[in-house]
Amino acid sequence: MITNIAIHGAAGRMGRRLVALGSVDPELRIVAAVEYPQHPEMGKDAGLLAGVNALGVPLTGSLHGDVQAVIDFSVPEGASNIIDACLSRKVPLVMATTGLANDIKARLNAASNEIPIVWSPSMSTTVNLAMKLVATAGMVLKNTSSGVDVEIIERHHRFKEDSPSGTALKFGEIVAATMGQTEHRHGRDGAVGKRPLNEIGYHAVRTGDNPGEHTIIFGLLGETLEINVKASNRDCYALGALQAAKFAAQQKPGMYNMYDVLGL
Ligand SMILES: NC(=O)C1=CN([C@@H]2O[C@H](COP(=O)(O)OP(=O)(O)OC[C@H]3O[C@@H](n4cnc5c(N)ncnc54)[C@H](OP(=O)(O)O)[C@@H]3O)[C@@H](O)[C@H]2O)C=CC1
Ligand SMILES: O=C(O)C1=N[C@H](C(=O)O)C[C@H](O)C1
Repeated sequence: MITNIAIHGAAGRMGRRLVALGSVDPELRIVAAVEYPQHPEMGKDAGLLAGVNALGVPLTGSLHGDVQAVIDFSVPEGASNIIDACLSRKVPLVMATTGLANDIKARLNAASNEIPIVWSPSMSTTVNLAMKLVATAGMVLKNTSSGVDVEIIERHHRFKEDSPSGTALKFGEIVAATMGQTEHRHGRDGAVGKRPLNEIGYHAVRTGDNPGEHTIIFGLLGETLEINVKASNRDCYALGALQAAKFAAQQKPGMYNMYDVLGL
């Protein structure tokens, strides 16, 4: 069975990998490559932009064609626009863009009453497995008598515009839900005093072309557990998103995540 997909943010770092990898997936047909109308590459062949053969799919400024799922890797403003476009056309959406404000998150949740949405800050299989491992670690360690200090370090390329990563925030949500911390502390500076036990610390490293790395540290007295997951390129996210698009195209309206797609 072939799923017709549209890629929103198609000329971006992720968009180009989605086009390249989607174009060689026999179960997918890229029918639209979408960017904001003023994009400097508007009209160019999406395959050539992605560094593969011409696909005969020009970069366009709006969603069009017989689309069965849309994948969004853009920016928060773009995510907001594509939610409306998918709602009006009743097309399933894979939402990968991070840094969304609460109002957009609320609209995404509301839209899932009308269309299937797969929403995840990371489409990577190993990152979602690491999320499960972190939840297990939290369950086992939450009653440790000496207390457990949890800190999350994320590392990304210099071009990333939001901080901390959506994935780091999700890891923090999982830890807090599992272990009960109430304070989320982003960095430390000055005479901050002794570390309270009810904090989760976040630290964002921005260097070079790092495609994404997360380390979740569980610090006890006398021992430490670290769960680390790192990408060596962006294909793990693109392949996960393409799998999510095939999944979304087959679902009833509702909110889904990568656990649902991967069967975790
Ligand atoms: N869930 C996941 O697995 C992953 C999520 N991400 C997230 O995906 C997003 C994109 O990442 P990345 O590809 O590296 O970023 P890029 O900046 O390379 O790509 C974003 C694309 O969106 C375009 N854009 C800018 N403004 C708009 C707009 N208003 N409407 C539509 N498109 C617009 C950009 O154009 P221009 O360059 O001209 O600004 C660019 O082509 C980020 O939020 C990132 O955190 C990234 C990797 C994995
Ligand atoms: O901007 C990126 O590159 C990435 N962003 C996502 C996030 O913010 O969690 C996912 C991945 O880490 C790469």
